[in-house]
Amino acid sequence: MSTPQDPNVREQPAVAATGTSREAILSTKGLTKKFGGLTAVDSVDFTVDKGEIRCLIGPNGAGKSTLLELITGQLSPTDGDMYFDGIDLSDLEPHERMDAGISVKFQSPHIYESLTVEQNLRVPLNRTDRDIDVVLERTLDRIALAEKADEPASDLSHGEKQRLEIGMAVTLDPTFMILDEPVAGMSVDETDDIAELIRSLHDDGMTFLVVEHDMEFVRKISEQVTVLNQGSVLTQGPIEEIEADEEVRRIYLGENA
Ligand SMILES: Nc1ncnc2c1ncn2[C@@H]1O[C@H](COP(=O)(O)OP(=O)(O)OP(=O)(O)O)[C@@H](O)[C@H]1O
Repeated sequence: MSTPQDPNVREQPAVAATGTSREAILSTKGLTKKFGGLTAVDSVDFTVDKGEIRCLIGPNGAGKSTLLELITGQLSPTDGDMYFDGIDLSDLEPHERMDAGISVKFQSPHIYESLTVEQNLRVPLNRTDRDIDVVLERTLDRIALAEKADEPASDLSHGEKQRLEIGMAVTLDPTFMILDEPVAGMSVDETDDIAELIRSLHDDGMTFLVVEHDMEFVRKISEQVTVLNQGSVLTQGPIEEIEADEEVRRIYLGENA
């Protein structure tokens, strides 16, 4: 639970993740990022428990992407601490955070358009000693692209490209996956496919932190939601409570529900 520094930040309720585990996999303490005079992330205390799917919502400019980039190591904090599975993240470079089990899929697809689906999946596996054929078969099955394994990625739909990129991350068996707006620009069917993929990876034990504006999608995947506003955690709790919260509705949901 946080101790809010800002008088506008309300006390956060305790977070019951899936109801089966309350062991933190990720926690931040006083995490702060300033860009010159702008404080994008403002003394954030934030915890994600093992085995949960946590959604992070908030208006444009709330600091969501900055928070993700601090966790993955793309950005360095101005102040504060971050721990992942008992490890102090400030000691780790971005690639070492990946090796520790953190994987990230940013908003726009980072796939190799000229390579086939299977060749894309081989890219992250090149630097591992995994049984590549076994991992490939399992991943193609998981992302429902086995029939398109030999097609160039450029021929895939937007939703399939996003699934492929999640698949590339999944080949490395991350324990913690960060997704930044994974269903932006998708049709309802494509969105449902991503929700199903996330739920099935979650059933296999993966923990998720998902930034998303699409509240219909948030309802499908998440029990616990954290609301970020002006760089601070405004509140967090079960999706039903968040959607009923008048202040959250005023600053955010009124425009996006
Ligand atoms: N590299 C940067 N340099 C300067 N300011 C930045 C930088 N990155 C982000 N900001 C600012 O920090 C604040 C938080 O931005 P951030 O992108 O984290 O918000 P967000 O919640 O992800 O917004 P959105 O939903 O629009 O993606 C914004 O005011 C933004 O302009």
